[in-house]
Amino acid sequence: MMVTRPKTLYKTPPTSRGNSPGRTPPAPAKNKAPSPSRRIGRSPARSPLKTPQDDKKAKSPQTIVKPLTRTPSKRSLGSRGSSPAKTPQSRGSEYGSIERLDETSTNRRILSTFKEGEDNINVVVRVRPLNNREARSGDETVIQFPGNGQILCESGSGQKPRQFSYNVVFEPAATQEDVLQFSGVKRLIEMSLEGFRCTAFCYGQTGSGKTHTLTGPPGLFGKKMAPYSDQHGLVFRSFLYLFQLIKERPEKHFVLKASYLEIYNEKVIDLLNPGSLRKPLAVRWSKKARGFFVENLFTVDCEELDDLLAVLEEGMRNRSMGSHHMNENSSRSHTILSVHITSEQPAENGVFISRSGKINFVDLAGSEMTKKTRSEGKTLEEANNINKSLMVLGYCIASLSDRKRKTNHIPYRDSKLTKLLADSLAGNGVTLMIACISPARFNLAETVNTLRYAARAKKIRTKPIVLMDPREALILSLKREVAVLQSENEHLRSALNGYPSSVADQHSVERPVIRTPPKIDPEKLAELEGPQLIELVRLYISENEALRTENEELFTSRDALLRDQEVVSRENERLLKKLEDVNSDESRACVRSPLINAQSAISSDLSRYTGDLESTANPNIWTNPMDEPQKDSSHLPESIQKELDKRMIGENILGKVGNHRRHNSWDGRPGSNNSARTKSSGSEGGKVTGRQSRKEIETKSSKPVDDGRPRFSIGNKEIFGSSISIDQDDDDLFDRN
Ligand SMILES: Nc1ncnc2c1ncn2[C@@H]1O[C@H](COP(=O)(O)OP(=O)(O)OP(=O)(O)O)[C@@H](O)[C@H]1O
Repeated sequence: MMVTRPKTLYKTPPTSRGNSPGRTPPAPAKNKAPSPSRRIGRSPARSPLKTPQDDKKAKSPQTIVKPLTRTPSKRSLGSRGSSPAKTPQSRGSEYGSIERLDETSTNRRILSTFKEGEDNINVVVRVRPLNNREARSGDETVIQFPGNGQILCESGSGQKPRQFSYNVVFEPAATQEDVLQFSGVKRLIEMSLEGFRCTAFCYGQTGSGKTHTLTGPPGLFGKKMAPYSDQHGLVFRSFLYLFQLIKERPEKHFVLKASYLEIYNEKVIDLLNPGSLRKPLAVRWSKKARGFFVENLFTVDCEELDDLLAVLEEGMRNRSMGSHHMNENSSRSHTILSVHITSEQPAENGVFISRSGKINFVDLAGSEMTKKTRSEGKTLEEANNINKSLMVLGYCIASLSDRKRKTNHIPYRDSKLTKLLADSLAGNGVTLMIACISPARFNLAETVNTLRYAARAKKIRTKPIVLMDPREALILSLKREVAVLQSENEHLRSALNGYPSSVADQHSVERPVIRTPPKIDPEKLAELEGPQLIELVRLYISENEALRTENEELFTSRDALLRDQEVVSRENERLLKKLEDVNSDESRACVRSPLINAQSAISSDLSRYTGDLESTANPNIWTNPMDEPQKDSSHLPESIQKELDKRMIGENILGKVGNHRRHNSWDGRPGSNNSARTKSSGSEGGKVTGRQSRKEIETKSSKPVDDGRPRFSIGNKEIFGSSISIDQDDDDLFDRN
């Protein structure tokens, strides 16, 4: 087995161990039966999960400004279903490739469903401290940190410093944990679990701290590696975070696979399979995935954190390192460590949706000024290849960041690196660039170059999407639409039911019968034959169409009803206005008619009404209507009587809105003959008809009496000494008969 790990390091109880790369040779593992029910990350909490960093509260770096503010992506529903068949240690798969996606492609497996919208590449800058050599030579810092994600870089004698701005800037004092917490890499990990393809890559001149940032200082992965070291880089910490997230989602089923490659002198080498004498692997174009992939790249099943860490160690041990004047431990290759994450989650109505996310960690080799690094021989050849591929990357970044040039040719094919990074740079992924720079004057030219690169990269936009099986995605989207339409229709129907049947009938139309498709067993979805699937989709489409039609009709009905209601309300207001006018005429004649108490239940303007009343009489003086000369209803002007009759216009709606019964304060008053009168008029239980009650109102004067009834008041004012209580049984309040 090529991937090994020191047993002293990440100990896991044997019972919980899975197909760890450190133990199982690839060939037998290949034949191992798939274990769909097995889970990843369910082993007892292991030591690396409890590093001192976890206990230590993440320091708020003085150095960091404007952390990324993106909201974490939405969590999907938890799930557990049939797991995808396992292909341990698979060869010849397209894992390890950077798939290029095409929404228009009719290829299976490729379909976008959830878009995050366009997203700029996030760019953060990490400035390392001056190193010993620089400090010894008395070199000085040419970088300033004005804050707010900005960097000032000296530009030469007497000239104004250049200013650059980024998402986040890490000053030399920032710790490895700070980078995890504030670079935005956590968001990438969360998104990769949701099915997005994410990439974090480090860019910068040689010796600027790329490897330090990603994996830690040299020697960390040697024989005496400290598992709890503060120096662990972003990859180690990201793995911990990844498994922490997996642990928090026990209801979901995740399958993780990892691959690790390097591009050395334009050759792709499998870092997990060095036994093949570093035989270069081919980078090919996949028609199906519409992207480049590495043929025969090893992928390792990672059921536990230990497995991922073992992959990291193995790759670190096998990558090409060299030494030159500027860095004793210089990476001589670009490396790509990829973790493929497949998850299954339930959608509505028992359908399961699987998603395939990925996170790539890319450690680019540093650009070199060979004069400065004093490279020669093998190191010089490496340097030339490194510089060449970085130059192509630079062209691609420049083309992509220039909106005018973006439509033109992007030279991805000019290097293996750009072929494999194509999707991260301009595809459907989410990308984080960590630009590493030295603060020393000695490196000023390279630093300015890196900062320019980084500023350009910030302008590049990608279109993050989640890939799903088109069949699953289609069914899911149809189901969602059906659910939305159903609830909307339900709502409209209940709104319609609130109106009298005559009104509802007036707007109702014949609807087609809606056939609900049969329930699908998620387990069997993949086994369905073509015609069965077509039939299923056809059923969903027809159900969808029928619901749409019904939805439109209901909306039309609702609009018509709203218009009717509007007309009624306007009419009501007009009448109230008339009544107010009449009332003010009568007040002038010192005659107050109790009729002005009448208030339509559908009028929403009671306060205006009372306000007007106040304006017509001194609110501080209560006038007992009993003391005032009474006006018999027969003396009411005919116009008022007509208006009152007209007020019946809202009766249907009134009947539904609240069944308000207006009681006068004398109702039920001891000694009042109201009940007797009611009885004598043939009404039951004190129930009066609209006409009757109006007549009584017309002929009786009101008198404020504390009769124990709840008083209906507006703005702390009772309406003319009347109390209004709600009576369930008052449909005929405005009955004309
Ligand atoms: N932020 C930092 N704090 C402390 N030491 C650092 C920091 N960044 C880098 N160093 C140290 O500087 C040295 C060079 O760093 P590193 O090897 O990571 O650079 P690099 O950019 O990966 O270089 P190359 O491109 O040559 O591989 C290492 O000894 C590393 O530990």
